[in-house]
This record gives sequence, structure tokens and C-alpha cells, in this order.
Amino acid sequence: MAATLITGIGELTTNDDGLGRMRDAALVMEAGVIAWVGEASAAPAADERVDAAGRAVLPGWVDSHTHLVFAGDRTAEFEARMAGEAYAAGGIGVTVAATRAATDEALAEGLDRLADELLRSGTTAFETKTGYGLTVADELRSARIAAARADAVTFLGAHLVPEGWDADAYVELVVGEMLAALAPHVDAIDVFCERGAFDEAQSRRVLEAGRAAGLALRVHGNQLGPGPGVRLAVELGAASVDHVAFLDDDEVRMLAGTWQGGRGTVATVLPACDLSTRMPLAPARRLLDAGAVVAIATNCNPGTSYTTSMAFCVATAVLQMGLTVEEAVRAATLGGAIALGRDEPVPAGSRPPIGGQPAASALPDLGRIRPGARADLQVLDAPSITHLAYRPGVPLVHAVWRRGARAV
Ligand SMILES: N=CN[C@@H](CCC(=O)O)C(=O)O
Ligand SMILES: [Zn+2]
Repeated sequence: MAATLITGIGELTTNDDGLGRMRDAALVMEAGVIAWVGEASAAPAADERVDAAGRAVLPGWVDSHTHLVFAGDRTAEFEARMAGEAYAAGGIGVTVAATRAATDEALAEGLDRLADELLRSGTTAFETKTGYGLTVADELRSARIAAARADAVTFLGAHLVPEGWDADAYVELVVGEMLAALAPHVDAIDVFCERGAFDEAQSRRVLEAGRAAGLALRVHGNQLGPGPGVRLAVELGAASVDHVAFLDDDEVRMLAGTWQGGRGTVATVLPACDLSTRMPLAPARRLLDAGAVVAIATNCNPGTSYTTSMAFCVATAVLQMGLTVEEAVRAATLGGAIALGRDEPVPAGSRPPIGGQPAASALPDLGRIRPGARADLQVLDAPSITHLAYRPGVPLVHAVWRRGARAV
């Protein structure tokens, strides 16, 4: 496979502790991975040479929380919310009905459209969830469709109690027949632990069953108000707890404490969702100050956050959550990779460090620009990552490489 040299990089954000943030840099990609990183003046020869002309280069975004397998539209619900109505978990049911009625082809086309949109906006790896099927057959086809395009797939059968079901009986379906059908196709299990969705005992039942099936754990927690989601995620060693808009000091300390002496639970903040539901912004600044590991993701879904723009989320995290640009970029790249257990290479036949399905072939790490990492990067039409927040809303993506191939 031909080697590509990108030279003339004005500012290179590597997320690598040794390499840091470099000026006048160059890198070489070969066979889908980064082969060399260093000063432009020391760059080796390659088959193809690209001049970045002083632009900034950074890892592609790693969007670790999306819901992209769905049909239907919730514009009216959004309008009502902007007119003052509160978001309620029950809105999920509208998308469930439309998703069940859609053909496989329509669902796959919808996913492809959003995945292409992600790529055009600099996202080179993404997770997506089931959760709009809520029958064994509908969840299974969502997982299969997702697996054809996403880098990681999460089983979210416990998204909402479907109409006509008793909550505890539905949980038994999720942890029984549904989990058995989906486990071979997914990396993780998730539960919406919130008033109007699943309570603490039901959430625990779902997560413990997922863990017994060898899956990594995720929790939608503390989104609409204080609740048991974060404590449960920490107690059970979840890979991530997502939303975290309502956290007390103990919960912040608890999340930070999970990183003392090993892998912990990533706090994934979803700034576009907080804005679109008119909820308080998650306390990302407090989390970082306490020593927690934070990821930023879009939570792209038709109800609470219909955006694929990680750049928008990064700008919001800087302008409204108090992160520096460097912290926000790290959370939206390496933070996402950590949440997905992909921040280190995964040898063939072994599981990613957070659990999940054994990798069929070796998987290079995501979220960093360093030798051996997957060659996923974006070139900005700007001299520095600072422009992501300094010029909010401006489409700054100049070029994208994914697995070493030019994608944009
Ligand atoms: N909170 C639960 N699930 C989604 C919302 C899904 C929907 O409203 O369709 C979320 O992450 O915000
Ligand atoms: Zn979500």
C-alpha cells in the first residue's frame, strides 16, 4: 500500500503525551495506520506528498454516543419544546413506531446518510445504539444494520418500556431472549436510568445481565434530574455514564475516583442535547478539575439532539462549559476512544480493555496521532484548533483521512 506524507502542518495536535502539540510538523500514513510523526524538516520520502500549507491537523472526532438507526421525524416535538414544553422520555415511542414500520433498506439508508454527514464533518469513528425497535426482531435488525457501518454498537433494549408492557416483564424480555439474540452483534449494553424510563433496580438487572454476557456497560444517567444512574454506573464498573447533567459533588468525586489505579468510568457530556432539551449544561469543568475522564459526543438522535456536528459540541464545551479548546478537542477525540475502549491497540482475538466482543482482527487505537494508531485525521481550514471555538459555526473541515484513505 502506498505511503502518504502530509507535510507543512502548521499545528499538529497528537494527544500523545510524548509528542504533544507540534508546530511545522509532518506525518506519514501507510497501510491504514500512522507510520511516522515528526518535524517537517526530517520527514522521510513517501509515494504521495500532500502540503497542508500551514493548516492545523488533529485526530478525527470519535463520537462515542449516537442513536442513528431510526425512521420518522420529531420536528413538531422540537417546536413544542422551543415553545416551552418540557422533554419527556415518552417521545421515544414516536420514533419506535416509525422505526418498526420502516423497511431494512430505509433504516440502512437513514444510517448511511447520517454516517456520511458525520464523516464530512470530521468524525472518523462512531458508536451507535439500538433502542428504537424494542422487540427481539426489531432490536436485532437495528444491531445488524448498525454493525455494517459503525465502529461500535450498543444494545439499548432498555430505552423505554414499550406500550402495552409491564416494566418488570419487559426487563425480563430484555435480559432474556433479547440479550441472547443481540449479544453476538454488539459491544456494549446500555440502559436509560431515569424517571419515566427504568428505575435503579431495573437498570441494575439490565447491566448485570449484560456484564454476564461479556458486554461493556453504559448508562444514560442523570439527564433530566438527579438520580441513581451515576452511582450505579460507578458501582458496576461501567465504561461510561452519559449525559451527567445533574451531578452533586459526591458524584463528581466518585467519577474521578474510578480512575485511581486503573481504568474507570468515562463521564460523557452531550452539549448539543443539553441545549436542545433546554437542560442545564453538564458540569464538564468540575469533572475535569476533579480528575475525571470526560468525553464529548453528539448524542445524534431525532428527539433530543439532531446534530452530527462534533465541532458544534466542542465549541459549546469551550464557550459555555468552560473547557479550554485543547481540553475539548481531547475529550472529543481521545475521550471518546477511551469510552469505547479503543485508546490502545486491540490484538486479534482479544477484547477491547473495557469488554465487548473479541476483535476478529487486530484493531489499531483511535483518538491519537502516533505511530501505530489508525490513520484517522482531519485538516482544518485554520492555522490552529483554537479556531474551532473562535469561529463557532463555521465549517472548518478542509480534508479528512480515515484508515489512511482520503475521505473528504
Ligand atoms: N435519553 C435517552 N435517549 C436519547 C433520547 C432519545 C429520544 O428522545 O428519541 C438521549 O440520549 O437523549
Ligand atoms: Zn443517548
